[in-house]
Amino acid sequence: MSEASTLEVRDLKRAVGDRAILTDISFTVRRGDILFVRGPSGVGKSLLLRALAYLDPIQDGTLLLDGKTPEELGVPQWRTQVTYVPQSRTQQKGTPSELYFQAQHFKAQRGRPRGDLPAIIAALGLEQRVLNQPWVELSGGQAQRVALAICLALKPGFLLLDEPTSALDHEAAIRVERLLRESKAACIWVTHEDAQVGRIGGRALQLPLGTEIAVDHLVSTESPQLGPDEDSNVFNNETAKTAQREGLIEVAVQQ
Ligand SMILES: Nc1ncnc2c1ncn2[C@@H]1O[C@H](COP(=O)(O)OP(=O)(O)OP(=O)(O)O)[C@@H](O)[C@H]1O
Repeated sequence: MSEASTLEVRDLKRAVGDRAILTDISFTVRRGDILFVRGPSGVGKSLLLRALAYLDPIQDGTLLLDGKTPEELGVPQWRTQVTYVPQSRTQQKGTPSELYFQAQHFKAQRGRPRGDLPAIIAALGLEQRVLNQPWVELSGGQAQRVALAICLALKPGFLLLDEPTSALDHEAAIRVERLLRESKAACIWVTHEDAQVGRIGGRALQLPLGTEIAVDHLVSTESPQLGPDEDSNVFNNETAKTAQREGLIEVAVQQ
């Protein structure tokens, strides 16, 4: 299918057993938007993201990509465009390169544009060799960034980010923020950090009520100064190498 431009959530309800966690959650996100998801620990932020990726069943409500439900679109197609990046270390066996390579065989991923994975890895401040190290040998912060890099390289229209900088130091977090801002994807982004929201701006969905608030676009004075070479937009840097890696994954780190 062509790349979707709008993700719409109508009256979503998510329960665990007979306990309703989220009720009447409605919002719309368009390509390029950033929507932060805020709320206290345990309120249901991760459950919301998993529901949006159709990884868990929803108890009521409707999810629509350009007016089509996951069933109408096909779940693999849905997850190709709405990709969940989990909070914790992936349980994948093997190496990130193997995962990225295997993903080329998913039907829903064939023929789609790709980002330049090595360029993304570099922009995240990682050495290329992490791509060939077993996942279990990566630190939490390395694994978190590599998983994000793979998801970014797959160019989904909608990224579901579950605390994507939780294991990172400040400089690494700033690099992640910059890449995500440069990416054309919409970001639905769980964070507990007010400063992060202030640096990036956008909108915020406050749980449990699901009310939306505008976020003042504050410029952080803490951002590390990066050299001009590091400041290039990797998403405009498609290289011949990328063609060799064409293909890829349904949900890179789906568990
Ligand atoms: N698989 C599960 N089985 C039972 N209860 C669950 C399951 N997953 C989540 N929950 C419960 O649902 C609620 C919401 O969990 P969720 O992980 O979405 O919270 P959260 O807002 O992301 O929290 P945090 O900010 O701490 O990551 C919690 O009370 C949690 O215990």
